[in-house]
Amino acid sequence: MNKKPYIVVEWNDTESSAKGWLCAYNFVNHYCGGGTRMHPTVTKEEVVRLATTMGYKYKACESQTTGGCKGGIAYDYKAPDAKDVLRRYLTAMAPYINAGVSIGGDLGVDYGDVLEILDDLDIGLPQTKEMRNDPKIQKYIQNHDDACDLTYDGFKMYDMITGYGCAHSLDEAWKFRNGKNGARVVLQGFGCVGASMAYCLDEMGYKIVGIADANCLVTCEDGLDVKKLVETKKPKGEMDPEYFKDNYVVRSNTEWLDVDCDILVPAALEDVINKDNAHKVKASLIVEAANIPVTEEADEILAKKDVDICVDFVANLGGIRIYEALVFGIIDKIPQDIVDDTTSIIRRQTKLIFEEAKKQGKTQREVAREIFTPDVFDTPDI
Ligand SMILES: NC(=O)c1ccc[n+]([C@@H]2O[C@H](COP(=O)([O-])OP(=O)(O)OC[C@H]3O[C@@H](n4cnc5c(N)ncnc54)[C@H](O)[C@@H]3O)[C@@H](O)[C@H]2O)c1
Repeated sequence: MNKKPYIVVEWNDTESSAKGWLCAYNFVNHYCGGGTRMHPTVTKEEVVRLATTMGYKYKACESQTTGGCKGGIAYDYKAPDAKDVLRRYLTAMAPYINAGVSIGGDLGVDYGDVLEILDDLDIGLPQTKEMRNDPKIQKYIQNHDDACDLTYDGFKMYDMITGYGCAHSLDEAWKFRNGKNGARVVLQGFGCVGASMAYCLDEMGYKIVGIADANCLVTCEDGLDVKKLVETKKPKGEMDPEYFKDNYVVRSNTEWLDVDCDILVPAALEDVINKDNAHKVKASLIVEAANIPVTEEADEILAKKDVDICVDFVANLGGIRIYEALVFGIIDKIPQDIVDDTTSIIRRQTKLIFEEAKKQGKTQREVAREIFTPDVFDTPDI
C-alpha cells in the first residue's frame, strides 16, 4: 500500500511573492480534510509532514469518512494583502477542493475567512459527489455552518475546541503521572489554540506562569491573569502589553524554554523543540498543541530525559473532530455536547497511549504511531 502522499500541488502567486502548496496525504471515502496555514517560513516539506500528521489525526478521531490533507502559503500572515493572497490560493486550489479536499484554517489563517472565500467562489463547504447528493449530509452541513456562530465560554466554538481538547489531553496525562495540583504551565502561542487552552487550564486549576507570542514572552511566578490576557487579546493572537501587571516580567519570546515549569505547551510553530534546545526543557510533560513542534532528534533527547509527550495528532484533534461530528451527523449543534464529545475522545486516546507506552516500555509517540497508522488510501470520486 502506498504510504506516500497521494498528491502534492505547488502554486506561485501572480501578484505577490507568495508561494503555496496543497498536499492530500490520503483520501478516505474520497474525502480528506485539514487546515491551511500562512507563515513566511512555510515550505513544501512542512506541508507534506503536516498533511501526513492529519492522516494520523483522522485515524485517532476514529473517522470512517475522511483522510488527511494540508494547505500552506509562504507569506506574512500580517501583511495587508494576506486575505487577497489567501483568496488567490483558494482559487488556484478550487479544482482539488471541489474534488473533496476540504481545507480550513490554521496558523495565520482564519477559518471564517476560508469559508467566506469558498462561498464567494461558489464552492461552499468542500464536498464529494456522494455528499452533495445526500440530503441528510446537506442538513448536517447546515448544522456545521450554524455551529460556526456558536460560542462557548465566550470563544467561538471553532476557536476554542482545539485548545480545550489539548487542555483535557494535558489533564489526562498529568493525572496518569499522578502530577501535583496547581502544576506550572508555560505556553508558546496565544492564538486560537494557545489562548483557549490557557483559559481552560486556568479554570482547571493549573498555574500559567509564562506565555510567548510573536512579540514577547511574559512570565509571572505567581501565575498570569489568563482571563484578563484573553479578554484583551489583539487580533492574530497577540497579547496587549498595556494590560500586563506590575509583577509580570517581559522577555524575548526566544527565552520561553528558560522558564521553570512542570508542563510545556508549544502552541504556535513547527520544529520549535529541536536538537539545539531540547536539553533546556525543564518540564516533565510536553503537550503538542501545535502541529509537529518537536523534531525527531529532539524526541530522542527528551526520551532520555524521561519527558512524556501528548502527541499532536491526538492532543489537538479537536478542530477536526467537531467538523467530522457535525458534517457527518454524529452529534447535534449543542455546544456542551460538542465539547463533551471532543474532550472525551481525546481523554480516551491519551489514556490509551500513556497506558500502552508504560506497558510496552516505548515512547508515547512510538505507541501512538503504531495504533493510529492510516490504513485507507482511497482516490477522489469525480
Ligand atoms: N486552529 C486550530 O483549530 C488548530 C487545530 C490543530 C492544530 N493547530 C495548530 O496549532 C498551532 C497554532 O494554531 P492557531 O490556530 O492557534 O494559530 P493562530 O494564528 O491563531 O495563533 C498563532 C500564535 O502563535 C504566535 N506566534 C507566532 N510566531 C511566534 C513565535 N516566533 N514565538 C511565539 N509565538 C509565536 C502568534 O503570536 C499567535 O499567538 C499551529 O501549529 C496549528 O497547526 C491549530
